[in-house]
Amino acid sequence: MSQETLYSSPHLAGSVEETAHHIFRAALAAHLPVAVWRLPNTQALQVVVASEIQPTVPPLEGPQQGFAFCPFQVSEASPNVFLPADLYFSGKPGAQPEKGNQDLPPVFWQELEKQAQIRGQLEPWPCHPAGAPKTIPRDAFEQSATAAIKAMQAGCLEKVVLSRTKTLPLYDGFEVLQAFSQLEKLYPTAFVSLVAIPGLGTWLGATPELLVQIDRHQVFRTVALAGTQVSTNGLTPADAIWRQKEIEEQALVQRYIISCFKHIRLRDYVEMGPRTVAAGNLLHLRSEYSAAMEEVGFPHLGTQMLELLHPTSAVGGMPKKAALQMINDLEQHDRRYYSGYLGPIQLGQETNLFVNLRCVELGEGTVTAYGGAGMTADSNPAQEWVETEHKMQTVLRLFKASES
Ligand SMILES: C=C(O[C@H]1C=CC=C(C(=O)O)[C@@H]1O)C(=O)O
Repeated sequence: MSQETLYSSPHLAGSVEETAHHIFRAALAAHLPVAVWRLPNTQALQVVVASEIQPTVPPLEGPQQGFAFCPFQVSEASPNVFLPADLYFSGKPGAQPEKGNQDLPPVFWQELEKQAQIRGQLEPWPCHPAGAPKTIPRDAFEQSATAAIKAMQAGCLEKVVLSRTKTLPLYDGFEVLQAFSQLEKLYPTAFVSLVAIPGLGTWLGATPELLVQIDRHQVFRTVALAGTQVSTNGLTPADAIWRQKEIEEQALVQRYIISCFKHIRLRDYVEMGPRTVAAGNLLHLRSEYSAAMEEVGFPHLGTQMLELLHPTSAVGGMPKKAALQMINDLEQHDRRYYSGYLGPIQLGQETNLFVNLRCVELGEGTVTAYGGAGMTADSNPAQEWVETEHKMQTVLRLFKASES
C-alpha cells in the first residue's frame, strides 16, 4: 500500500481504538465484510474492510494483502473467504486508514464520516443464513466420546478431536465492540479477532494457536499445541505436571507437523519444546517449529505448509483421514468456521494465521460457543465434557448475563 493513497479525515483524529471502532461500525452500516484484530503481545488494533470477498486464499508470500477466514471443512454454506485489504488500518499511533486496490463504495466513506462525528447506532451484525446451531446436550457428547474412545482402544485410530456447541440467548444491552475490547484486555497473549461477513456470519474469539506465521525476515513458524489442564490455585506453567495421556496427545500433533516437513523434504527446521504455556486460565503443551524460508531453499514454505497442516491433529486427529471421517460421523453439528483458520496476510510485512479456537458465533439475538477436546484411547468422556466447558468459558465468561 502506497503512502499517496492514505485516507485522511479530520474526524478520525481520536485514539486507535476509536478509529478501529468507527471503521467497524461504518463497514457494518455499509454491509461490507470487515475484520478487526489484535496480534498476540501487541497493542495495535488492526482492521481490514473489503469491497467484496474472494473465494480463494492467495499465496501467503505476496503480493496480495488481506485477511483470510476459512472453515474447518469447505462447504457451500461455509466457503473459504479472503478479504482483500481495500481498506487497511494498521493501528500504529497517528496512522490513518490506507486505501487498497479497489475503491470501497461511497456509502462506506459517508458512514465513516457519520460514525466519526456522531457515533451512530451499531447496525445489526451479519448472521449465518442457516441460523444458530442447536446446543449439543451432555449425554449426546459423551455418547460420541464413548464411541470414539472404543474405536481408539480397538486400534482404528490414535486420536480424534470431538467438539460441541452451546447456544444461549444474547443478554439485553450486549455490545459487540465492548466485548472485543474486554477480550483484548483479558488475553494479551492471544490472537483476538472480530470478523463480520455479510451472508456468512459474525465471529468473536481469542485463540492461543498459531497455524502459520511468516515474519518480516521471511522466517516461517508453526506450533504443536495440545493437552489441557486448568491452572487452578495459581498453578503456573513452570509448576505444571502432565499425565501420559496429554503428553501423547501433544506428541501426535508434533509428529504430524514433522511428517508435513518430511513430505516436502525439508530437514533444516528448528524444533523447540514442548513447554507449558498459559491460555487464559488453561495450560497447554506447545512445541515451536521455525525455518528461515530463503536459507532452506523453500521460498513458498508458508503456502506449502498451510495446505498440508490444516486441519492439524490439534483440531482433527491422527491419522488425519480416519479422524475427519469420525468427526463427520459422530458430530451432530456443522463446525462452520470453528477450528478453521483466520488472520492477516502480508500486512505490516507479516502473515499471521491462527486456528479459530476459543470463539463464539453471533446470531440474531443468540451467541454460540464452540469447543473441542482431543481424545485418545485413555480418555474419559465426562472429563472431556468438562474440558470443553472450560475452553468455551474463555469467551463465554463475557456472556454471564446470557447464561443466568
Ligand atoms: C480443540 C480445541 O483446542 C485444541 C487446542 C489445544 C488443546 C486441545 C486439547 O487439549 O484437546 C485441543 O487440541 C478447542 O479449544 O476447541
